[in-house]
Amino acid sequence: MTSSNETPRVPAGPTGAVGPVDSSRVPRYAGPATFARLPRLDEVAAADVAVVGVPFDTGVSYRPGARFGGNAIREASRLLRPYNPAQDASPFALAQVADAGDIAANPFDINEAVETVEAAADELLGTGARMMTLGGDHTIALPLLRSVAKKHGPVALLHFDAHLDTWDTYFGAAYTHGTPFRRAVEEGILDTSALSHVGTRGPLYGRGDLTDDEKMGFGIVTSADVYRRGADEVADQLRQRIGDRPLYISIDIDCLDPAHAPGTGTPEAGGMTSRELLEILRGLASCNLVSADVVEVAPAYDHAEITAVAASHTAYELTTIMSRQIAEARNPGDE
Ligand SMILES: N=C(N)NCCCC(=O)O
Ligand SMILES: [Zn+2]
Ligand SMILES: [Zn+2]
Repeated sequence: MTSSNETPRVPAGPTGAVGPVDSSRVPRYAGPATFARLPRLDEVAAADVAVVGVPFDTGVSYRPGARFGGNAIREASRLLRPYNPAQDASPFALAQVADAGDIAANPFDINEAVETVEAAADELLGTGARMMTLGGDHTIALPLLRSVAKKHGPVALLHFDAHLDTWDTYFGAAYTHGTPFRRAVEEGILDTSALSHVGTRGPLYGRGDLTDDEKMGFGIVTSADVYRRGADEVADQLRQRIGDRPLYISIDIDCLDPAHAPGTGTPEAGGMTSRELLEILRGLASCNLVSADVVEVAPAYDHAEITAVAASHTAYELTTIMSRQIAEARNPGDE
């Protein structure tokens, strides 16, 4: 494995996409980690889906450490395999998926970091790629959404999280991990007829948090709703609300119960299982998913890579949805 030309990779398939390193020939724990052992962006002509890290956690209100989340997800993703039976698709053969590395955001200046993330996202989206972003704390959803809205107009948002993240300010700061979606609504970059939180739970500052959130246009599917109604019914309801609008999915890994995702900064008891999350996502496979993020993985609090494994599978399902749609757009009817 001395140069990319010699690296044995999973066979390309009809699209010619450069695939992941072949784990039957190169042990999956060998070599530097990219997401799912995919090629780096500079090893391919162009990417349809760019997996990009944002090692930034200056926006957190409690435990820090999500700056290490992206690389923890990459490490855990070594075990992903090229065929996704749950969606009957080989995501890395249907489209060119590549690891675009990390965005170098300033850890000492949140405003500058937000600008840097937006500019880097503009550049990636400008190449025609969809973004699968690995956080980082939830602050980064704002610049990512700004960039996506420049391309698609105001987008539908599905926000999986224990928290609302529509609070106003923390210590007077407007850009934090608890405020990205209020800012996004204020900026007019979300389609307020199709906004949903999923997995919400836990104590709030006051009832006003909920009334403010509702005024912004959000619907809420609580973690208890998911448990009571089941993943399929929840996915059906969300799909109907989203319709064919361009959709952004933002997944705070703390939507999962701390038993399924202990490695995160603001854990709340009573969360969804990783099975429920993955099943809801599979139920959204027909939505027009333009980009997505998985954020708030803080490996210092993780055990046995529980959180990073859950996050890697979450990103895999999202990537599969995007790859299938790219393939379908290229060759309507077959796949
Ligand atoms: N986005 C995440 N993970 N957490 C927001 C929690 C904000 C708070 O401490 O109230
Ligand atoms: Zn959260
Ligand atoms: Zn969040």
